[in-house]
Amino acid sequence: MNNAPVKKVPIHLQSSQNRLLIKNGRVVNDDGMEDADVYIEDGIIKQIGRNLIIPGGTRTIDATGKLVMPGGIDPHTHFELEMMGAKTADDFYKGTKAAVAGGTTTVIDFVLPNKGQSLLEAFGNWRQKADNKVCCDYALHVGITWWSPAVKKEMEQLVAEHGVNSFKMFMAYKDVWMLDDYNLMVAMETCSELRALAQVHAENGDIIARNTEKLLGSGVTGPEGHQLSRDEEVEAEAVNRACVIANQANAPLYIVHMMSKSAVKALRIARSRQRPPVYGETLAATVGTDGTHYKNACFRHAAAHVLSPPLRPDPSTPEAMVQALADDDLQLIGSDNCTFNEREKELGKNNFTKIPNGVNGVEDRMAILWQKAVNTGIMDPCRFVAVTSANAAKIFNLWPQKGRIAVNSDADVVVWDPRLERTISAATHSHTVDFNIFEGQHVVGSPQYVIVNGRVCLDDGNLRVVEGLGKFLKTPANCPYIYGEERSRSPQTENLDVPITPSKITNGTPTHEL
Ligand SMILES: C[C@@H](CNC(N)=O)C(=O)O
Ligand SMILES: [Zn+2]
Ligand SMILES: [Zn+2]
Ligand SMILES: [Zn+2]
Repeated sequence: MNNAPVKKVPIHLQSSQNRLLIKNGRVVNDDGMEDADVYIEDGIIKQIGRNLIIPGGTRTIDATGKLVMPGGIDPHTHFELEMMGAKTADDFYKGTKAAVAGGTTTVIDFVLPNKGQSLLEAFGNWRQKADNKVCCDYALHVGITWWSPAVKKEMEQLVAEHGVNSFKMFMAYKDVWMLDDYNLMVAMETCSELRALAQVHAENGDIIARNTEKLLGSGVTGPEGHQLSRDEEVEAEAVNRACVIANQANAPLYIVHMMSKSAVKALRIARSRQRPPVYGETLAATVGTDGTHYKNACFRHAAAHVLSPPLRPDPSTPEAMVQALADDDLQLIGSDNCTFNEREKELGKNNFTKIPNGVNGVEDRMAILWQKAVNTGIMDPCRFVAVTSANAAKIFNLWPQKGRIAVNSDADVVVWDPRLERTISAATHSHTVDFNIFEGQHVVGSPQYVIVNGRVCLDDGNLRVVEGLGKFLKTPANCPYIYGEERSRSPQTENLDVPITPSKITNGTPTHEL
C-alpha cells in the first residue's frame, strides 16, 4: 500500500537527542502523581524515580515546579481533507506542527472516502499524504460513507492488514456521507464482528435537510442558519438512536464531537442501561467558545465557527461540557481540527449550506481545557491527563505505549508549566489557517517542553519540529479495554430501571468495562 521509503532520522539529529533526563518534575498520569525524575533513551522511557544512575552525555531538563505528563493524544483531526468544494488549510505538516506546539504528540485522523470509492484506495491516499510530513506519530480512523458487501470486505482487510480498529459512520451529511438506519446497523454489526470500534457523527440528517429547505426558502442564508437548522434536540435524538442501534447490534460505540448538554444527557442514559460500552468525545471548541458567534455581523467571524454539530448558543454549554468530562459523562476531548481560510469559508457567503464545516483546535486543545477545567478547580491534573491522552490510548489500543509516563512507554512527554501565560491569536499560532476561534483568550498553563519519541521538539518554548519524524501507528482490533471479555451475542436489553454500573475507564486489569 505505502511504498514510501522508510524514514530515517538524520544521523546528526540522532545522537544529540538520544539521552534525556527530566529532573525535579511532578509526573502526572491518569491514575496518580509522583515527584520523580524521568530518564529517556532511544525514544523510550527507561527509568522513573529519584537518584537515577545516568550515563554521561545525557541532556538534563530542569522541571522544577512543572508537571511531566504524557503527550496529548488528539483522537479527531482532519488534515488535508477535501470537502464541500474546499481543502483544509492545515496539511499534515503544519497540522502536526501545531499539535506539537500545544503539547499533543499523537493524532488520529480520518480517511473519508467519497461515496462509492474504495476504502483501501482512500486509505492509501491518506498514507501518501501523511507519512512523509507528520511531525508526530499518527493513526487513522476510516469513514464508512456508503455501504455494500464490498465495503464490508474492505473493512475486514483494513483491520487484518492495515492496523485500523475504528470506523466512523455519518447520520448527517444527507446524500453525501449519510447512512440510513438499516445500513448503520449492518456497519455496526460488522465493527462488532471485527472487534473494531464503531464511531458515529450523531445528528438527524433528514431533519437538517428539511429545516434547511425551510430556512433558505424564508431567506435565511447567513451562518446563523447553520445553527438554526440543527439545534440540540436534533443532535440528542441521533445520539439516542445511535446508542439503541449499537445496543441492538451488540457493538461498542464512540460518539464523536458531542456539542450539547442535551446530547450528553442522552449519552448518560445510554451508558447506564446498555452492555456494550459507549464513549463520548467533545471538542476544544465546545469547551472554549459557543454559538453566540453565529450572530456576529462579520461573515468571516461567524463562518469561522461553523462546524457540525454546531456550537450552541446556550452560554452555559462550555462549563457543562467541562463538568461532563470531569464526571466521566464524557471520556475524551479532541479538536476536530478541520480548518478553512477566509477564501474557502466565503464559498458560503450567500448560502450557509456552502460554508465548509470545521474549526481549529489541535494546537489550543490542551491549554483551553487546562484553563477552563483545571484552573477553575473543576478537574484535577490526573483527570486532565485521562481526557487529553490516556483514555484515547486505551480506547484505540495504543496503551501503554502511548498515554502514560511509564518504563518502556514511548517517550512522548510534555513538561507543562502551569504558570506559563499567553494570549491565543491567529497572529502567533502555528497553524496555517488565517483565523483562530479562541482569538484573544488568555490562558495560564502551557507546554514548556514537548518531547516526541525522545526528541525535544518544543525546547523551552522554541518549536523545533522535524517534518516526517512521526510514523504511522497501527491500532490493533480486539482492544482489551473494550472487548476484554467475551460478550454474549444477543442484544443486551436490560431492565432499564436497574442501571448497570456505567462503563468507566479504569486503570486496573483490562476489562471490557472502561
Ligand atoms: C467532516 C468533519 C467536518 N467537521 C465538522 N465537525 O464540521 C466532521 O463531521 O467531523
Ligand atoms: Zn463529524
Ligand atoms: Zn471579523
Ligand atoms: Zn471531524
